[in-house]
Amino acid sequence: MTVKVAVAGATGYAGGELLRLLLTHPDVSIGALTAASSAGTPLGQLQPQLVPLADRVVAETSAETLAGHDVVFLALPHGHSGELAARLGDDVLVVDMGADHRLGEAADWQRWYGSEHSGVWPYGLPELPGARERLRGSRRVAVPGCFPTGGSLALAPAYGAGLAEPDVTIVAVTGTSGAGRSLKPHLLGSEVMGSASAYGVGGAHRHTPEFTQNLSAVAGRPVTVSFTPVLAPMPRGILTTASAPLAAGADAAAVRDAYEKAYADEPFVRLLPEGQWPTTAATVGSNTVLLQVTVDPDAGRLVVVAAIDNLTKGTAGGAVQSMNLALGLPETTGLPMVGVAP
Ligand SMILES: NC(=O)C1=CN([C@@H]2O[C@H](COP(=O)(O)OP(=O)(O)OC[C@H]3O[C@@H](n4cnc5c(N)ncnc54)[C@H](OP(=O)(O)O)[C@@H]3O)[C@@H](O)[C@H]2O)C=CC1
Ligand SMILES: CC(=O)N[C@@H](CCC(=O)OP(=O)(O)O)C(=O)O
Repeated sequence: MTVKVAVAGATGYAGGELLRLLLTHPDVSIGALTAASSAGTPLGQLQPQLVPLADRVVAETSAETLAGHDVVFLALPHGHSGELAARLGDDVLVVDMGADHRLGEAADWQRWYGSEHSGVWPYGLPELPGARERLRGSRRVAVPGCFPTGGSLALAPAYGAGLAEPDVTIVAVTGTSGAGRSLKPHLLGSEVMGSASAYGVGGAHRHTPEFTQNLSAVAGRPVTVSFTPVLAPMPRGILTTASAPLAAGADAAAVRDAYEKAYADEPFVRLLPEGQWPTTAATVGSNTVLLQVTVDPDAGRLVVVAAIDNLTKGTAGGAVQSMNLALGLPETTGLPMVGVAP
């Protein structure tokens, strides 16, 4: 089977990583490549790493340019997917890499994004309980935010097994590509190099409701999440440290057992041998999540560290994984499990 795929937002970081993966996917042919201000430019000027597509000219993003494809990926800024997707037809697989269709509650969307809610689609994190089944055969997919990918996978086994209290702290160190490639003063090289800085502190980051939604669904009761992102001078990667109080009666052996069982058959989640800790460098360009879990006995807390590449498992790789499921292809098709190191 060959599916014809269009990418809206082809000139951005997420679109570029997506095209890198799609170029080696055996069941994909690449059709329209669209953007906004870069329309009319050869893709090679903006994405020189995508050599086979260098001469393709970027088109304007519209329902018309995206028509006639089996799959349409929307790697656009928040708020641009809903109206476009509504004009693409129910038979087309639409994979939204933006935030528009991640949140189930319209009130959450309005509070955190400040516009009208476009509705909720099956959530593209197959490793969460029940998600894989909802993605199979679906014609709409909401790809998770990069932080909720690492943080949700870090804690889902603990909540699935009832081993933690519903009071989570997450600190996640991120590379700069998470912010996209458009000019932002706080991301100038001289601001970022040689420094790490927290932002969105005090429950102010818009991924908070996504964490809460995911973990509450797994726990079967409300989970509160205090989330702090930290910007670090590296282009790619997210290192998430998540912790929560241990539930009464839970111990290190039960925790280890729950994580081993939850991820034993997951192709893209590797629970490291005890004592080995994840690094972002080992995930660069790979769809793999590297994970380690332990118990802090004095604090009575579960502590989990997870590393991902924000552009691969954190967006484009997760999008391709979900596309594979939706189309009935083997889930791992076209997805690297091997990082680039050093
Ligand atoms: N970067 C990351 O790690 C992650 C990103 N995402 C999400 O993916 C989406 C894309 O992010 P990212 O690639 O980082 O962002 P970039 O800023 O790097 O790219 C944005 C893309 O969207 C295009 N675009 C901008 N405005 C419009 C518009 N009005 N109509 C059509 N196209 C437009 C841009 O085209 P042009 O070149 O013409 O400006 C560009 O191709 C966002 O929703 C982001 O939140 C999700 C998870 C992780
Ligand atoms: C470094 C940095 O700025 N990261 C972005 C992550 C955005 C992302 O990846 O997710 P969305 O699709 O929800 O935008 C941020 O904190 O907003």
